[in-house]
Amino acid sequence: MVVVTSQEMRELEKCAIEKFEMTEEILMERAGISTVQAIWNEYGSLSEKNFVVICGPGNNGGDGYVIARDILNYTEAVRVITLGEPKTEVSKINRNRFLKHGGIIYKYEELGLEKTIEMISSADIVIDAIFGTGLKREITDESIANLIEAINIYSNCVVSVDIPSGIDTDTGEILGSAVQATMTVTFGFPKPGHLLFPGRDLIGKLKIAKIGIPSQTFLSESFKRFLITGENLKKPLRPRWAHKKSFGEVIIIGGSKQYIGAPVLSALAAQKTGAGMVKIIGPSEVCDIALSYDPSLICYRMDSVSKDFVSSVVKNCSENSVIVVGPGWGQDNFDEKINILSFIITEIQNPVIIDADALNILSSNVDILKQKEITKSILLTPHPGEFSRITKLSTKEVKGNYTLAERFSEEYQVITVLKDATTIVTDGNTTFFNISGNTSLAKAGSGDILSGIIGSLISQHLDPLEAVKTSVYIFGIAGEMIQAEGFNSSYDVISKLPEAFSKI
Ligand SMILES: NC(=O)C1=CN([C@@H]2O[C@H](COP(=O)(O)OP(=O)(O)OC[C@H]3O[C@@H](n4cnc5c(N)ncnc54)[C@H](O)[C@@H]3O)[C@@H](O)[C@H]2O)[C@@H](O)CC1
Ligand SMILES: Nc1ncnc2c1ncn2[C@@H]1O[C@H](COP(=O)(O)OP(=O)(O)O)[C@@H](O)[C@H]1O
Ligand SMILES: [K+]
Repeated sequence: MVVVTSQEMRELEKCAIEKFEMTEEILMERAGISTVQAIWNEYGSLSEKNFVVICGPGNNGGDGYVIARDILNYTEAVRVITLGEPKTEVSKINRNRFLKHGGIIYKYEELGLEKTIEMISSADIVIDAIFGTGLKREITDESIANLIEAINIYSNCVVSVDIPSGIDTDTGEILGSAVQATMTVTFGFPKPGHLLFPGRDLIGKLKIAKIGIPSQTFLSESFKRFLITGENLKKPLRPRWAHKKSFGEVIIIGGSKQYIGAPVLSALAAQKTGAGMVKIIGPSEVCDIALSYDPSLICYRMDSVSKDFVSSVVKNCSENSVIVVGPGWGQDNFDEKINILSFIITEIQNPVIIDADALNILSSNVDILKQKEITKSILLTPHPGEFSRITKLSTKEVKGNYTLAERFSEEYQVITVLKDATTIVTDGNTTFFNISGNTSLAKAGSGDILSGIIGSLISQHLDPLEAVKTSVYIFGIAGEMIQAEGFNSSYDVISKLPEAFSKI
């Protein structure tokens, strides 16, 4: 599903008007009416309910006037509270139409907070049409902040028009204060602000309404960001004649005296998601534990970290092999680990997934990535802490920062998987948001499992970007399958992977 920013939405609107002879009025009319339709679909007949619609000064407020007018067709119990004169022509037209239809408008300024609270708390449904995609700066006006707080405290049910007022459409950040919606009806396409926290927490149920923005091919060619849904995800083929070498192998380099389990989790996840052969290069402790869990793993005991040892195992691997480096690796023997990283980035042609401690080690010299051959696939799977070390920016600056991930991927020609409750996947040209999963995945060891799955799917010949999309989605679904959310260890998620896979 396509995701657009506020700027892209404005361009689409402009294009619909200039090239398809639509008008602002038609789009606003459809936005308003589709919101009323969504309310009906969700909450049933409107005639027995009473509504308060709160309209801001821009076109979001304009949608609010259309909604209020349309509700008049079902009930007279609809009142508008306005924050002031509409500032756009089309909004004014719709304010006037509402008045002509017998609608009642109260000015928030004159009503005061106390009366407003009375109206809000007595309404069955409050419609939040204060700010939409046009909100770009902090809400500093105290009276608006008080209004938003009152909506959040006193409303029975809040439907936000396009996006809850106060959320930055492009980042999901709260600009001072923001409405907590029960349902949000957005127009045309979801926006990043609906998908990224904290915005994602405030939207309630998200409905996407078509308002007449044409989805012609030439428009879709310019789309570059998407929400991952269960549809159209690629699965590896498993031809009946396949034997273990029909697929490549997954070679996991990781583990240390301190972190013994991490590469084992990666290896088991690779096994459970269809890999033909899984190898571990790590200390004896790691190998012993790995084999006790699954005797079919192939382990190479590397008790002192050595590039030559890695090279001897990896040099002769098949062209379909995939390397996962980093789970539980630790940061001791730093120089030799940098040598190993440099070797597998620059001298081996196979796809490499750089995860966990390998990312921390890489952050000392990210430019090694630039020495790779242009056709070689490198994937980085950082959480915000790791991405912050790599980019030398604060965690706050990198969290949910899809444009930064895009620029990074473009500069270093890698696939970046910025893991979080909403995960961002990008190769620099196309970006995907993943929202499957829940806090059952917020556990030590989760990331190791994900890198094992990605390695496994690439080894089964999926294109690396497609492999990541499928991996993050099914990993999320596996997390959602845990019976009581969070009452699990990350290890438990591995056993859910086959069933999660069968759902796509
Ligand atoms: N783009 C499109 O294709 C369509 C957009 N429509 C609606 O139009 C909305 C966007 O309308 P606008 O661009 O007019 O913007 P908004 O209505 O979202 O907000 C802009 C208004 O709020 C004021 N404002 C912004 N930040 C403020 C702050 N921090 N404190 C106080 N006031 C602030 C601005 O001065 C301006 O008057 C969408 O969210 C949607 O609801 C729909 O009518 C249908 C079509
Ligand atoms: N609240 C959540 N909702 C969905 N997915 C989550 C959530 N918390 C964590 N995850 C997922 O779990 C994984 C955690 O990875 P990471 O932080 O690297 O774990 P670790 O370092 O312990 O292995 C990521 O794939 C992330 O997207
Ligand atoms: K709104």
